[in-house]
Amino acid sequence: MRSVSEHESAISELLTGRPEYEATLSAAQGKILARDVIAPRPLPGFDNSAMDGYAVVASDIAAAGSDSPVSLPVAADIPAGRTDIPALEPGSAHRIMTGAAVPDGADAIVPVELTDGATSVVTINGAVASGKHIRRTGEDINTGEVALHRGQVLCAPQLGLLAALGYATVPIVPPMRVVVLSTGSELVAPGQALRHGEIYESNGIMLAAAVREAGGEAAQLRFVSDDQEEFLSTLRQHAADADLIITSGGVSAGAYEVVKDSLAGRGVEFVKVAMQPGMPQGCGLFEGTPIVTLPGNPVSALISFEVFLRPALRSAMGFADVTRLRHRARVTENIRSMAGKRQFRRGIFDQDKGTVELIGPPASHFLRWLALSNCLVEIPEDVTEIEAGTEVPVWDLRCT
Ligand SMILES: Nc1nc2c(c(=O)[nH]1)N[C@H]1C(S)=C(S)[C@@H](COP(=O)(O)OP(=O)(O)OC[C@H]3O[C@@H](n4cnc5c(N)ncnc54)[C@H](O)[C@@H]3O)O[C@H]1N2
Ligand code: MOO
Repeated sequence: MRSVSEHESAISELLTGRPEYEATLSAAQGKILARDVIAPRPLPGFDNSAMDGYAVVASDIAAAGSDSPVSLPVAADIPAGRTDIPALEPGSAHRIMTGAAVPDGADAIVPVELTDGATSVVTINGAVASGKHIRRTGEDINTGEVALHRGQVLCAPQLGLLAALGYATVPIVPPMRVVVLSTGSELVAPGQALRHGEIYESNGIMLAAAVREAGGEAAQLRFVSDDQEEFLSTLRQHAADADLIITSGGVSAGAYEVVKDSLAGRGVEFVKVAMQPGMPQGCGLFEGTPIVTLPGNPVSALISFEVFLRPALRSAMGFADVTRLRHRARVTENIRSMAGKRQFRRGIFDQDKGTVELIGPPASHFLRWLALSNCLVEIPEDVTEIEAGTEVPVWDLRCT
């Protein structure tokens, strides 16, 4: 029997990321930054006004108050965007708008609310300290500082920062192209009529969704029956354009194990992993393309994805955060677990209380409880009993 960590390594060794390329900012949304981005200029790029008002020499209006207004001639008007900024002479003011460059000679901005708003001679009813309402060059980020680190997912704030720094394009790691193929002669597409003995195919959509939630691109193929020729010809059609193939079903010990029977001894290794759910597993190369063959039981398939594939995929795609958020939480009941296997139970994690409540039985066909859970509870191989109130590791499955 192979350990969970041995199988983790076998799968991560199979996956390699795609070459980075330069994408426009809008095409980069949701993608992963391939390299650190250095600020090529400071932000703000120049000292500028934080308020609509008047640029002044603070000492000129030090005595201003509501009972002792100070009047100054307004020598210039500086809207945001003006590039020919006249210097300020002491004893005068420039009307200035938010975002406009502060003129040489000025050391403070008086907000318009402290004045009468006049355009030729302004009356100022309050003093402001030197430096007040001026946004300084580089106080957000200075030239040469790391603006964003590689592995960062580019969402709205990051794209905004890149644009503010003047970047029109950015190096990104393309998502892995993953093909998902379910197998089983009992499978019927949802929406079609079922006969006794048949079931709706549910692993395909579930695994494709999990790939997308992990940041990859997924193509969900039409499932195939337990016919080896059909299975192999479907793989051959799609392998060349995929960075990874994920199959489900047909890997255990029965007579019609289409995946195992077709691929064993041909570059794919089938093993039992010391884990529950998710014991029968396979991985290797199909005509040069990495392939991971998950067990068919729906809970086993998704938990195997969580344990082996999600971290490996995210690592190959360059994500900085590869694993699920992990917490420690107190279990609300006594728990038993089988010796020698790492068990993953479904649970409801309550962050405020710091507790986790197990839901549903351990077996791998209880899909409903997986759908109702928000976390996995990880029970190590050597633990067989856990008392209520003991802290356990919890994997946060909530979509982020
Ligand atoms: N004699 C043994 N039997 C089994 C063993 C074993 O060691 N010895 N292992 C069990 C374990 S553990 C698991 S997990 C399953 C894995 O079996 P397979 O990967 O071969 O999967 P199938 O037999 O094809 O299917 C298992 C189960 O899941 C349903 N299924 C399959 N694909 C889908 C799908 N796409 N959508 C929805 N449901 C699916 C299928 O109908 C079966 O009920 O083997 C145990 N048996
Ligand atoms: O190990 Mo199987 O994956 O429990 O059901």
